[in-house]
Amino acid sequence: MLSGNVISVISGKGGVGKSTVSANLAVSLSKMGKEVALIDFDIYGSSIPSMMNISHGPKSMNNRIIPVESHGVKVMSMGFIVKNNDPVVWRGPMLGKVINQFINDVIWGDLDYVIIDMPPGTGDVAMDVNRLIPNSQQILVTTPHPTSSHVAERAGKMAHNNNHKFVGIVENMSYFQPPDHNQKYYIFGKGGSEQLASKLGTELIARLPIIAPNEKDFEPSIYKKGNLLHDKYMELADRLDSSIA
Ligand SMILES: Nc1ncnc2c1ncn2[C@@H]1O[C@H](COP(=O)(O)OP(=O)(O)OP(=O)(O)O)[C@@H](O)[C@H]1O
Repeated sequence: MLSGNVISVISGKGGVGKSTVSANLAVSLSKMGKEVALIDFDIYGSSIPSMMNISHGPKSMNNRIIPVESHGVKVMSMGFIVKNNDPVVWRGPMLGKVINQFINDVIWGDLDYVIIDMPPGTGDVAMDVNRLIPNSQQILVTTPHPTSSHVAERAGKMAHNNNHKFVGIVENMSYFQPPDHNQKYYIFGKGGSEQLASKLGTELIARLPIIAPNEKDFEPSIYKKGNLLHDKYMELADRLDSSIA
């Protein structure tokens, strides 16, 4: 059974950084000494195993599953089930079975936080996951681009309709600031996320810059100490922990 605060990370569109936010938030909470699980239900583009540098699936013991541990975080992913990147047509009952298995048949131990990487958008799968995991609090990830925040509004409204509580909005790829420069460039525009937050009755809780990946890094999606995004994710984790605790 899952214990702890369940935080679902949702987005209107794919590609806005939902999985990156989920993974880094989970790692930052773990660095704060919290017991954290990261569950990847993004069946369309499961990227958590590669982001977390996991190359093998989970082991089992007495018919129960032992989650894979990476960066101090216990991980379960749809990517462990879907082999060779094969496309899968997910139907409600099948999805329900997997969600049920991830929640009830995994040896999670005592947890402080469960971060869920949701499928993007408001399609059937997102709706099913929302329904099957009630009582989760939601973080909505968007970019400042008007198309992204417009579509994000729909996903946000769906969460509201399902009675999920909002933790807030994370604006990703907010701006680019060249190293050693003070000037910030708002490549995708500015202000859309504040408007979205007020429309949804929530707050903008983080504004994350665009940072080019370090090509020499083995795990380019998990930001290490010394990277501005590392500090931004630690601030986000701290803010989340104080608002929820
Ligand atoms: N702040 C950022 N700066 C630079 N690159 C970023 C940033 N955030 C995310 N990215 C990159 O953008 C790409 C998309 O990110 P990610 O996979 O997290 O998006 P997603 O919303 O989960 O997409 P999908 O739902 O399609 O899986 C990745 O290559 C990721 O490394």
